[in-house]
Amino acid sequence: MPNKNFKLNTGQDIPAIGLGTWQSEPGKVREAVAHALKAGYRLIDCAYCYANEEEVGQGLAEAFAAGVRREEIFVVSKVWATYTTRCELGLQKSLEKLGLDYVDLFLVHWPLLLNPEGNDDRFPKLPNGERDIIRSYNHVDTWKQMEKLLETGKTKAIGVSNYSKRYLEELLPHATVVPAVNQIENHPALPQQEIIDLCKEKGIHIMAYSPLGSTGGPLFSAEPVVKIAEKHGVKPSAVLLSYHIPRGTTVLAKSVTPERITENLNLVELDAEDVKLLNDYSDTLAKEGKLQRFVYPPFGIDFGFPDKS
Ligand SMILES: NC(=O)C1=CN([C@@H]2O[C@H](COP(=O)(O)OP(=O)(O)OC[C@H]3O[C@@H](n4cnc5c(N)ncnc54)[C@H](OP(=O)(O)O)[C@@H]3O)[C@@H](O)[C@H]2O)C=CC1
Ligand SMILES: O=C[C@H](O)[C@@H](O)[C@@H](O)[C@H](O)C(=O)O
Repeated sequence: MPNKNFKLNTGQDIPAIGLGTWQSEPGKVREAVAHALKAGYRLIDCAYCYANEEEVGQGLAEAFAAGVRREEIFVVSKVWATYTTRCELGLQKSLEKLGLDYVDLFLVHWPLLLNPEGNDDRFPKLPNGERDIIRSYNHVDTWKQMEKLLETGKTKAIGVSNYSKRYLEELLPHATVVPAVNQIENHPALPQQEIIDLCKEKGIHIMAYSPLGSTGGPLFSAEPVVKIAEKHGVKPSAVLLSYHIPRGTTVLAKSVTPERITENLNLVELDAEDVKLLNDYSDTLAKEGKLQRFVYPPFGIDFGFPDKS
C-alpha cells in the first residue's frame, strides 16, 4: 500500500499516504521523518506554521544520506496566514528551513490574512487577546500570488487547505490554475462529502488530515471502527487510515513514534460491508448533529463549513 499513488491535475503522482508533522516536537521530528522515509513513506506534509521545518529538513537530509532520492519523495508545505500577501517569501522561508530547492506542492494553509506587521511572526494578537486578522483581505488575492509561484520552479504544484464548498465557489471563477489539492479534515466523523463531491467534479485531489481524530486518536474507540478492526484482526488506526483509499483520497497520519509510523503503512482493504458501516455511522452523526471537527483554530471567521456555519 505505501507504493499506491493517485494522480493530480498537474499530471504528478501523489502518494496515497503521507507522514504528518503538525505538533511533532523538536527533538523527535527529525527521527520521525528519517524513519518514515526509510520505512517506505514517500510523502511528508509540512508547514511553516508548525515551527519545526528546520528539523524536518534534518530528517530529510538523513534519509537522502541513506540513499532516498529527492525525486522519489513528495514534500508538501503551506503558506502561513501572516504570509498570504507575501507567498513567495513564505515559500522561500520554508525551502530554506527544509534545505530544499523546491517543494512538490505548496498550499494556502487557511484562507485568510493575519496581520503581517503584527506583534508575532505566526500568531499576531490584538491587545484583547484575539488573533490580529485583516478582515478586509480577500482570499482570492492569495491565489493570484500562488499561481505566479509556478513560474519560479520553487513548487511543482499549488493548492489550498481548509477550503469549504462556499470558499471554493468564490475562488474557482477567478482561478487561471485550478488548485491541485484541497487539504481538509476528513474521517468517518466528518466526511465533508459536499466538498469532496465538488473537488471531484473540478479535478481537485483531496488530502485528508486528522484521520485518527488528531491528538491521541479519539476516533479509535468509535463503535464501527472497533468492529471492523476486530473483523480484520487489525488496530483501529489501520481502519481509519484505510477508509480513505476507496475514497480516492490521500491520507496524512502524524506520529513521532517509530513503531506507529511503520505500522500505519499496513493498510487493509475494506470491503463493501465495512464501507457501508462507516458511511452509516457518518450519516447518523450528521442526522443527530453530532459530527466531530477536531481542528478549528480560534480565528473567529465563518469559513463556510456547514457544521460550523
Ligand atoms: N492543513 C491543516 O490545517 C492541517 C493539516 N494537518 C496535517 O495532517 C497531519 C495529521 O493530522 P493530525 O491532526 O496530526 O492527527 P492524526 O489524526 O494523524 O493523529 C495523530 C495522533 O495519533 C497518534 N497516533 C498515530 N498513529 C498511531 C497509532 N498507530 N496508534 C496509536 N496512536 C497513533 C499520534 O501519537 P504520536 O505522535 O505520539 O505517536 C498523535 O497523537 C498533521 O500532522 C498535519 O501534517 C493536520 C491538521 C490541520
Ligand atoms: O495544520 C494544522 C492546523 O491548521 C494548525 O496549523 C492550526 O490549528 C494552528 O495551530 C492554529 O492554531 O491556527
